Amino acid sequence: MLEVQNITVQFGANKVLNDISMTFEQGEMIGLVAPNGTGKSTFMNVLMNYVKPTKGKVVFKDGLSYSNKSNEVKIHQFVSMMPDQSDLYNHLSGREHLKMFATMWQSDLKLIDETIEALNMGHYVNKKTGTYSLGMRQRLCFAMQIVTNTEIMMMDEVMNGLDPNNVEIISKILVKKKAEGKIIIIASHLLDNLEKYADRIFLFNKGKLVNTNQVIEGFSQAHIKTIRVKNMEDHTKQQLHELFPNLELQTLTNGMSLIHLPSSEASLLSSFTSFLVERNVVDFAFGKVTLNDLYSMYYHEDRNGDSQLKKNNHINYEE
Ligand SMILES: Nc1ncnc2c1ncn2[C@@H]1O[C@H](COP(=O)(O)OP(=O)(O)OP(=O)(O)O)[C@@H](O)[C@H]1O
Repeated sequence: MLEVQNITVQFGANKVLNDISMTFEQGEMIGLVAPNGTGKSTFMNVLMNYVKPTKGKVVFKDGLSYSNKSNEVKIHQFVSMMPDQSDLYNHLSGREHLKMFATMWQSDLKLIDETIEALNMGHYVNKKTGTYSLGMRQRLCFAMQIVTNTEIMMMDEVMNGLDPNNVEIISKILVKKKAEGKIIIIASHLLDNLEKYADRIFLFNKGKLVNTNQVIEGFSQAHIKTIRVKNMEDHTKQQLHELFPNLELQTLTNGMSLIHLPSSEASLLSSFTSFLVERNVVDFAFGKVTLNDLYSMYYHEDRNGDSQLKKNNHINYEE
């Protein structure tokens, strides 16, 4: 169990985290999603005590908190943060890094070979890390955290620089760790992947963490019907609105239009499909709102390229 109690972090006038309270349970994978510079790393740094909160505290099992150095030592025996590529020693091999981490956390040394095999690192793990590619270094950093075998694992952009096969391999390992009862907290911009594997996903909004289910009621449930149409012309949207005034239409920054179809309007489906096809709009699909859609709905870029929170971003599916 991990409980965040009223955490506020302020850097000068910048309130990055604003009175956040939440609990994470064993066997949960938590996704943190937000544009750059919104507080994901700060949040994890507070959980590690690398950043001291302006207010609030983090409570771990047995009521342990970072109230003194000796508690911090105890907590860091079961909480770890994935190392950064810049933490690697170029003159040491991958295996030496893994031995170092497994020894520091006094975990089972058998985990080293198991992890090397699971991540297909056998052909390079005995070479010095100075010779590794970006993806090889990233896999090693992930492997280093896995061999710590800690109960709580935090990862900032774990999938950075990995090809799709390695993203899947790492995801499967995370699922296994989750099944072992670990709490896994991941900050990531790989939204499809997060959506597939995370149990709960939070978006950062003005220093708060907002559950995706609060943004769209029932987001994580598959029954919501949405029609996703690519590049619909404005005049088609206008006609659509006139013919089907009860359908809610949203256009996202990525050019995708989402048409939300409440169950009460399900009978409209075939006439609506004909409407699109008659206008030569054939690039559409039925499905649910994806995390990518939700991200585009929730944040938009301002003129300086900074992501801002959108106004009126709450969709209510209540029928
Ligand atoms: N030590 C610090 N002193 C002052 N401001 C800081 C400090 N650390 C972070 N910040 C500010 O806090 C905000 C959040 O930064 P943080 O690194 O947590 O963002 P992030 O969401 O992890 O971003 P990214 O996706 O780019 O990694 C930024 O505005 C950043 O400038």
